[in-house]
Amino acid sequence: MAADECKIKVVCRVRPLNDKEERARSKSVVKFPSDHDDKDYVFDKVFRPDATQEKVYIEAAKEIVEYVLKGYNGTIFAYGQTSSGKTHTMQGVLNKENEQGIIPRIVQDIFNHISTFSTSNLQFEITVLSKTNLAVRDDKNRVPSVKGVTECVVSSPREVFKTIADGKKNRHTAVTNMNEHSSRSHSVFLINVKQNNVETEEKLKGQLYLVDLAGSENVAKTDAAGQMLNEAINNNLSLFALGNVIKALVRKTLTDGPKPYIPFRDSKLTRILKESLGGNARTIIILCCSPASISESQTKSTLKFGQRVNKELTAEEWKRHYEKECEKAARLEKQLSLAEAESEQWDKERTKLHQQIDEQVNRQDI
Ligand SMILES: Nc1ncnc2c1ncn2[C@@H]1O[C@H](COP(=O)(O)OP(=O)(O)OP(=O)(O)O)[C@@H](O)[C@H]1O
Repeated sequence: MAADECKIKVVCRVRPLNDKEERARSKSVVKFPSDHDDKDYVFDKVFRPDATQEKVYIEAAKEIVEYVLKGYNGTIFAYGQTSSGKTHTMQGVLNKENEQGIIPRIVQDIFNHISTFSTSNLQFEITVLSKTNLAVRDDKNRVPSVKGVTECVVSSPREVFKTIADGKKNRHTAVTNMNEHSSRSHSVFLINVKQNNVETEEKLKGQLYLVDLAGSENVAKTDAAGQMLNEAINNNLSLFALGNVIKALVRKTLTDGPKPYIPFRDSKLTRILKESLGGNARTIIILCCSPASISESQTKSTLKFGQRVNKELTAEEWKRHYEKECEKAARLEKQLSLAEAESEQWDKERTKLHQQIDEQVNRQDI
């Protein structure tokens, strides 16, 4: 599937109905997108409402930890309308083990790794940054950075959780008709893992962005006005820019010919995430959905966002990609048979040499 090839994975999590929705339950709830159901939506994984936080972490996100510890970059996004479970998925309840979301579990895994592998020769440094209202500026080297926060060095999961709590203090909350607790801005958590092997002088740096995106709801549906409306529009624009960047990345990895332009500069969000989206970076998109019938159009729009990433390639492009892979396989096979022929030749030479040595030794014996 496209997502695997270009290191972008798209999973979908459907949250349970809440009490209010349960009471107002109308004729039907939104049909779940199912695993490997190519008639509707196809994703790498679909989590039903009974999926535990642990299951979602293990099956959707855990693999990225290993990647970051090898010195690569990664990003995990939670995308969906307000109240669809983005914060629950990314953060959950920090101080309740069962209810912890992806961020605390990743942090715990990283610190577990450090306590197992850290030695006097292998040193680790973990820095984190947590921010809810994104403001980006370029530093003097034109590297974009998040304004108003500094990365801090942390030495335990507890210290990380404190940083998250501090980052939340300036969270900008607006009231809309959709959800009175809706957080109207993107929330970014960055964790940097630096490793220094004093003996071999090998240095590794992996950077992981964990992004709880602002609600993707339709501006028209929120009845927001004034500053809130501007924010909703800005959020929608940055989500649109994010979708375009991801689509361009998928095309870039899989298509021949001129590489498409990646519009990283189109939004603050994509400028910040540039290093963690392109190149060798791994990306996981978690589509958060509500099963309530009242949310049907928003849920469909969320699924379509994910589907755009997966279905980016046309049939013709898939065919070209398939042919390219076949050519690659044929090339590798040819290289392999050449190597085998060469190795056979060397075997013959060696046997000949051994025979000559034996003959010489025999002659000397005589
Ligand atoms: N999988 C789930 N299991 C149980 N409760 C959930 C689940 N997903 C979400 N909830 C609950 O639903 C409510 C809304 O979820 P959450 O705050 O995570 O939504 P959100 O998408 O982050 O919303 P917003 O964009 O407004 O911040 C919360 O009370 C949360 O605990």
